[in-house]
Order: sequence, then C-alpha cells, then structure tokens
Amino acid sequence: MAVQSLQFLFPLAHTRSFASISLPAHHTLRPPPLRHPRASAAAHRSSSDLNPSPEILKSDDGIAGVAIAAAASSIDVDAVTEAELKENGFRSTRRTKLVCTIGPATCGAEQMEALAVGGMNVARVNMCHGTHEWHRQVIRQVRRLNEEKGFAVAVMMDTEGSEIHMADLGGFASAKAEDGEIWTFSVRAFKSPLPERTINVSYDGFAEDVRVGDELLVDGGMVRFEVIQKVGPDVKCRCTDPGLLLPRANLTFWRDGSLVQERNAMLPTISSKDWLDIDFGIAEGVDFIAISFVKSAEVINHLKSYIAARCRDREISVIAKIESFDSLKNLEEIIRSSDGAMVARGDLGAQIPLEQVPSVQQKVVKICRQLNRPVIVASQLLESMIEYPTPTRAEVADVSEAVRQRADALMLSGESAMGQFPEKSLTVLRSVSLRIERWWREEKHYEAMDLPEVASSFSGKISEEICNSAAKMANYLEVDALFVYTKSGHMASLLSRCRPDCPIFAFTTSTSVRRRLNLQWGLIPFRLTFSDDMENNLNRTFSLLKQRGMIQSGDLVIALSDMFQSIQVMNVP
Ligand SMILES: Nc1ncnc2c1ncn2[C@@H]1O[C@H](COP(=O)(O)OP(=O)(O)O)[C@@H](O)[C@H]1O
Ligand SMILES: C=C(OP(=O)(O)O)C(=O)O
Ligand SMILES: [K+]
Ligand SMILES: [Mg+2]
Repeated sequence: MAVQSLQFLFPLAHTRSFASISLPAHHTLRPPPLRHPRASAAAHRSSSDLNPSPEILKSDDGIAGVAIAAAASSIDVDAVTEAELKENGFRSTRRTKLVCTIGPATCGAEQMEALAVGGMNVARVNMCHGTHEWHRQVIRQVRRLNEEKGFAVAVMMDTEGSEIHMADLGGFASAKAEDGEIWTFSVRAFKSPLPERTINVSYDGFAEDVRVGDELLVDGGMVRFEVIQKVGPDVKCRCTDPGLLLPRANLTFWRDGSLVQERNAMLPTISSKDWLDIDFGIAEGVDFIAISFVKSAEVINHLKSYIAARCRDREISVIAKIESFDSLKNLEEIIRSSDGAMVARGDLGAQIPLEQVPSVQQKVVKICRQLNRPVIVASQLLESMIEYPTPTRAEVADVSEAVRQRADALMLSGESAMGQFPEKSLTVLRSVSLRIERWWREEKHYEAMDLPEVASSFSGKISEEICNSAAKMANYLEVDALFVYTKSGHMASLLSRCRPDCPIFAFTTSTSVRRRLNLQWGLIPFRLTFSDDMENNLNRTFSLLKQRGMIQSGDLVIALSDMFQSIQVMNVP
C-alpha cells in the first residue's frame, strides 16, 4: 500500500477473540486531506484518461453517459454512474434507485437506451400485458444494451396473479365510462366486436360471487360502478364514478363498505398462467420475479425453492408485492421470507381505504430496512405525466416523501409503459431524488433508525457489526466512499441498510449479483475479478478506477471485505 495510506486490518473471521477488538479511536486517524472540488479536478483531466475509447451519449435533458464496452475493460461499471462520478464527484451520485416499467412507449431500442442513460436501474415487464414473444424481445434488448453499452440494468418480471381482471377491450386501447351509464360485465364468450358497453371478465365465478348493491372498483377505484341486476352470466352495473377503462384493468368489489374477500382466499397466489410466466422468466434469465397479491410467506418460500432447483448457477431474487389486504396481516413474515418487497400502491389502494396507504407505505419501508430487504415504492408516483410533460406539485411531494423515507427504489408504471413522456418522468424521479439527497447533506440530516440484528450465525453477526461500524466511521470521518468486496453481495446490502452519507462501491465477481445490487440504495455495483489478497485487490481497484478518472490520489476510502471481514481506512495512493 502506498506510504501515505493509513490502514487497519482486522482478520476477524478466524477467531472468536478477535471479534471483541474495538475499532480504532477516531483521534488516531489523520484528518482527511483537503481535496479540490471533484468537478474542477475532473474538468482538468484530459479525455485520453478515459479507457478504452468511450462513446459519449447525450440524452434530451443533457445528462452525459459514457458507454464503454464491458468486454474491453477489466472492471465493469455502470456507464451512467461513471459519467456522474467524473462530472460531479462522489457526493452527487444518486442513492435512490429507479425502476421503469417497459411497455409500448419504451420497448424500442432507442427509447430503452434513453431510459438507461436517464438512470433506469431496473427494467420491469408486467406479465398482465403482452405476449411471451413481446417480453422476450424486451428482455433481450436490455441484455444487449448492457453488453454493448456498458449498462447494468437488471430485469424484473412481475406476475399477473389470480385476481379478477377485465379482458381486452376488443381491440380498443381504452373506453370511456360516463356517469349513470349502464355497462354489462360478463363471463360469456363474445365474438368480436363486443356489444356496446360490454366488458368481459376473466374470472368464471364472477356472476355468482357478486351481489346486487355491491360496488365494483376498476383499477383500484379509478372508475366505479354499482351492481344493479344479475341476468345469468351478465352483471348489469351503473357507472357512479366516470373514467377511462383500460384493457385488463383489475376489478375488486366491495359490500357494505368492506372488500369482498372470500373469493381471494380461494384463488392461488400464483396461478397456472403465472407458473408458465415464471418458467419463461427463468429461461430468459430475469434478475427479479415480483409476485402479485402475496398473502403469506409460504408462497414465497415455495417459489424460492422452485427457482433454486432450476437455476443452480445463479439466483433470481423474489420480490413480494404488498398490495392485498391479506398481506398486511403477515407483513413481517412475508418480508422476511422474500428477497425484497414492493409497496404496490395501485391495488393496495383498492383493498384498504386510500387514506391508510401512506402509513402502510411508511411501515413497509421501515420493516424492509430493519430486516435488510430492498423496498420499491410503486404506482402513481407521477400519474399525471402519462398525459402531461410536468408533474403536479403533489406528485413531486409524494416522490420526495418516498425518497425521504429512504426507500431503495422508486418505480414508474404507466408513465414509462404507455405514457407520452417516459424520459421526462424518469428525469423528474432522478432530479427529485438528487435534490432530497443533497438536502440531507446540506442540513447534515442524520436519521437514526434502530437496526435490529438480522444475522443468525456468529460470522454473520461479525459482518453486521463491521458494516454498522464502517458506516458510522464513514459518516464521522466524512470519507469519500466505502469500498466493499463481496462475492454474494450480502455485505454490500448490510452497508446499504445503514444508509451512509457516502456512496458504496460494491465489487463483486458475478454479473448477476452486480445487476441485482443495482436495486439497492446507495450501491454502485462493479464487476471485478478479485483474489484472496486484499492488498492486491485494493491496488488493482485503485489503479483501474484512477485510470478511468473515477477516483484520485488522496481520496479517503474505507474498504471492507466479506472474505476477511476486515475494515481498512486509507487514502487512495
Ligand atoms: N407489455 C405491455 N403491453 C401493453 N401495455 C402495457 C404493457 N405493460 C404496461 N402496459 C400499459 O401500461 C399501463 C400501466 O402499467 P402497469 O401499472 O404495470 O399495469 P396495470 O395497469 O395493469 O397494473 C397498463 O395498464 C397498460 O395499459
Ligand atoms: C405495482 C402494482 O401492480 P400491477 O401494476 O401489476 O397491478 C400495483 O398494484 O401498484
Ligand atoms: K402485475
Ligand atoms: Mg397490482
């Protein structure tokens, strides 16, 4: 290690007694060296510092991305983050991750690349819509983008679940239901075109289950009907809240002010169609599978063993969607059994009173953080931007609140899938995230959260203590970055859980782990081949990152590794 580096190495892994060594008192450390603002330092670097010949991409809103073919370099790094680091330094990298639903508005190569350049960390495909062929094209497009342009966008497949949906609207993109109109919801098979004001319903038992007087909510209440008459397989309904009906919109019904639930209990969480979609997702190598309408931990455990038996060489993370009344009863257990959760506010708002959704969101975000599971806040974040180029003030406030809660990720649905302004919507998520994150730093805002122990083994406890201490030291010493060398990604996620002030550079040997780390707060995942020799690893990393202009001599770094369970504090030589 270079002369000016200060270094503390604790080989904690091997003996129990080492674990009780206390970390060095802060006064034994040299203060961090004075540094030039990164922006000006970066500006002085010549473009020949960049390695190998980069192709500069420019998106509409002026964000520069540097795309470097992954194969040509010995360290794989997210092209957008690399550009951000070079332009503005460590402090400005975005901590909150962004998920975009891909749909007709964004499935083209150009649009998808624009989303990647705009900061999309995860591309989501919703199996409620489209064919396998369509989804296959999208997933391969993402892979191609990663390979050719140096992105690390992960793919999330979201199952349909077995709730009741409307069918397609006989070829129409939407239909307007007006106040007082009588519509027929039917399980009959019609020849197209459908009769006027008629909607096909996916669930055969619909006409039997529903009663006259029930309230029928389309898409969580975007349109409402009252059931006025049942005629065999046809259910006649009067529109009470007008609005736009979209193909395959979700249906729930309410009786005497409560959600009608019996039917939900009978339907399996993962339908036979979902199992076919899951097989498809496994075959296409998706990184995440999100399960809709999770009711209990069993279904998650079952799916996880199903996946484990089929993909021995790589993992697929299972995300539990919290969107049903039932999931709230078993929240902790569900989150504990899953690899992450989504606050799916669309359907959630149809199953519990709307005014309860914000507190449930806050609760899920908190439990996920405590149990060390990534959490996504989803649905209607920027709903008005499906049609308009600027968000409402209320939407900006909602996005800010999710960022302020330190959720791992924010998600776009219709805004990116079929809206008119997908890239602008992403820009709003990005700039609102950055603004709140900067505000924390300006205000020196620390929010202490009790982080209960999550490890079950002694070695796991050591890792956890090391991460908690390293994050504390990083804040106290105002270090530039935390470096973590981790094969499984676990130690990176433990660091992320602490939500430290500085970014976390997570080095992992696997491309699949790297993509999955891309969902977690504050992590900048790199793929790097490394050995058991930490000194060698660090020197190689420093030299590679320096060559690429991402760090410079004098930067203060805390490095951890899950091979040695070590902490080192040093200046980049
Ligand atoms: N693969 C797709 N093909 C066509 N339309 C899609 C697709 N994915 C999403 N959409 C459109 O975007 C809207 C919002 O997406 P999302 O919120 O994921 O679905 P949903 O509204 O079914 O919950 C959908 O209602 C649908 O109109
Ligand atoms: C994200 C959600 O699920 P989907 O879009 O699949 O209905 C939701 O209901 O908020
Ligand atoms: K879905
Ligand atoms: Mg849903």
